[in-house]
Amino acid sequence: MSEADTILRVAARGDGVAGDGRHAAFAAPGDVLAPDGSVTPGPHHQAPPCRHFPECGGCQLQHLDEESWAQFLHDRLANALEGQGLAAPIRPPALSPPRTRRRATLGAERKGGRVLLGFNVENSHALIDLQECWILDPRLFALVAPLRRLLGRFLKGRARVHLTLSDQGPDVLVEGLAAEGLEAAEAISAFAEANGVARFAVDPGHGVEVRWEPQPVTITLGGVPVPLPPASFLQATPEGEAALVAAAREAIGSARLTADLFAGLGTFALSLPGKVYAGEGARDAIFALKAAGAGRPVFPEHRDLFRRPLTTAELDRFEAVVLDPPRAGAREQVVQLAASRVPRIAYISCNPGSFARDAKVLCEGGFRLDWVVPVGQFRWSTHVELAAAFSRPDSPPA
Ligand SMILES: C[S@@+](CC[C@H](N)C(=O)[O-])C[C@H]1O[C@@H](n2cnc3c(N)ncnc32)[C@H](O)[C@@H]1O
Repeated sequence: MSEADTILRVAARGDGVAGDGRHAAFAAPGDVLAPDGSVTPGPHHQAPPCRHFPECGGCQLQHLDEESWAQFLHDRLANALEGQGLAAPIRPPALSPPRTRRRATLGAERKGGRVLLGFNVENSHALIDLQECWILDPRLFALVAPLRRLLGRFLKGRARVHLTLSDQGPDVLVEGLAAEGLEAAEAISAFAEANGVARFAVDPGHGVEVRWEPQPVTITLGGVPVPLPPASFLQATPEGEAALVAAAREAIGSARLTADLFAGLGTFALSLPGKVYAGEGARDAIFALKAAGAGRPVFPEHRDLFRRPLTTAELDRFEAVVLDPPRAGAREQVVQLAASRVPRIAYISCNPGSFARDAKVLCEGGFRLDWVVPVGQFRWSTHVELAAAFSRPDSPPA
């Protein structure tokens, strides 16, 4: 055994890379790769717990132990920064435990006499018929078998099933299901009642129709119950949300007036001290935040931040900015921020590549990247999230 045939790291797509550059699927750091391509497991190779691994597209890295998964998150972030010529202290990753995912989208399909319900097969449109799951919160997984039976009665073709854990229990939205008539209405009510479902909605293709919602459905953010529009964005796990909020709070320090950009339902806006402006492009999210934030120092605005980013003059009023854009990043907004006098920025990202590109623009504008923390909310997947702190070197300490 030599370094050349030992797996040293895990590449972005999840395969192990040996010292001599050869790639091997499902190999962990420390495994040994023989000339014929066979892999002898090393000390960081764990037995994947789930029967659906590796076919199921929900997880790519169940063969990694905790330490090598954390190293994977660290390396992805370090490589993205390095690619832009940046460096910063990278803190130990915040890892969400198994079975804590509180939102997921599954596929459903009628095949022969039965309905399949689960994640896509990796790199395929085919579906896993989910019999167990190590990432979903058990309260969501408990719906899978009864939902499969319900869909077996009414589904024609394919559907997408959005599951979210709300304050009142599971929230279900089925896109691509018509379920018209009295029989369907009764079946949905019976299913929802028997399984403690908080809301059941369908979208037959022309808009969301709520079929069951005995009490208004909410999600508590920063201690405030917020009306939850069907299939809204939420941080994927409560642990991930807590890690991101703690990082954002630390990064903005004692700011008394903060802008929360790409605010969603208010994950950050409702958890920050002082007054908070919240800018967000989704109309239903901003209405929900307006309703929830009434009487609080939160000022929501419906605004497309790609087309109409906050200008430098607008930004200069704030003592800090929290930024949490979609995967594409926030190029237009970051250009304005780089030219502003804002002293502190907390940047939350679900894409190390677009983050590093935006970070470079901020650093060229005079910001210092103080630290970064990877956040593993999508356990055992190749998806990497993070929070980062920027400050102007001449700004007072946080
Ligand atoms: C990663 S989510 C973050 C949401 C929120 N910060 C949270 O933690 O729950 C990104 C948010 O950006 C919003 N968004 C996407 N494109 C936008 C745009 N052009 N202008 C404003 N908001 C946008 C989405 O609706 C979504 O709420």
